[in-house]
Amino acid sequence: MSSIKIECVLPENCRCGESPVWEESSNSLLFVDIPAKKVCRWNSLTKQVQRVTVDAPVSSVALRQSGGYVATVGTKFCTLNWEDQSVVVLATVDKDKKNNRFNDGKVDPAGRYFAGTMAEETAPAVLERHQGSLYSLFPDHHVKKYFDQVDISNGLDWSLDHKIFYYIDSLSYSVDAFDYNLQTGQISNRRSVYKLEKDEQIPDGMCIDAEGKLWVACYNGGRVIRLDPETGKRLQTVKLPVDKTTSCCFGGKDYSEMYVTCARDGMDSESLLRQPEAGGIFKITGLGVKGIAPYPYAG
Ligand SMILES: O=C(O)[C@H](O)[C@@H](O)[C@H](O)[C@H](O)CO
Ligand SMILES: [Zn+2]
Repeated sequence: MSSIKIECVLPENCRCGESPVWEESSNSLLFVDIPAKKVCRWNSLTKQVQRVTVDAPVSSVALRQSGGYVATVGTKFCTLNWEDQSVVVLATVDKDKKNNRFNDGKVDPAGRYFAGTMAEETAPAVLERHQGSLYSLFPDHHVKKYFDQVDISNGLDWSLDHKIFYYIDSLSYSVDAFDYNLQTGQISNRRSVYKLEKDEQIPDGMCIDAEGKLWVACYNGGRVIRLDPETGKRLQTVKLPVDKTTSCCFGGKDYSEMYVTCARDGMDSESLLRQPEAGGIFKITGLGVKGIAPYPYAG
């Protein structure tokens, strides 16, 4: 019987922490603070954090096979060189939608960088609807658009056999699945695999574990939930001491730890007093299940 432990390992006070990614080579957790326009790298051994500020909201970060990182900044897919803090634009989307920005993104098992867009929020989850689209950046830097009419493009991951793509449009309150063709990057046959219950609130970031089960961070729900996408059942709920949990990933030794990001924006002063760790980085140990390594962008 494993005993679950939850601790805030970094009191970063993120306005909206997102996109946690484990970098094995540096024993570090990468993440972003979207409205603060920051990409952060926390070294789990030294406990030191480095930050790079960019010129627009940065909504996701991912590893790059050839070194450095890629990130979604505003409506641009970019490379990020950590040493000199330089950002190079690879592609721009939603050129006709000036109020849009990218939101969550992740690299597929073939090295394509998937990310979706949304209209900028006036308050958390308050925005012009149906403005977003889902895209991927291929290793040759061309962009494929999958569909539009997205409200808040959010969590994404792939099944362990790479035949299913899981996706969350937050305001649908659903975790969806598509058939996935890894060779071509095509998706088809959209269906819902889980509908959130009322107290689970808004589905946000997501990751898969080494048993093929999905972990979803529930924004305003203060929890991560483990789902079986085959049966559509919730298997486990892990509550955190903060309400605005935004995303999760596995990391640490053998990917046996889970890291969770969260937000402070949208909290009133009373809730901030009750939840002083809001915006911090949380580590969950003792889950008894491991994750898998993130895929690096191949371009
Ligand atoms: O991090 C994100 O995915 C969005 O950018 C955030 O603003 C919130 O999480 C969202 O409002 C909740 O649905
Ligand atoms: Zn999100």
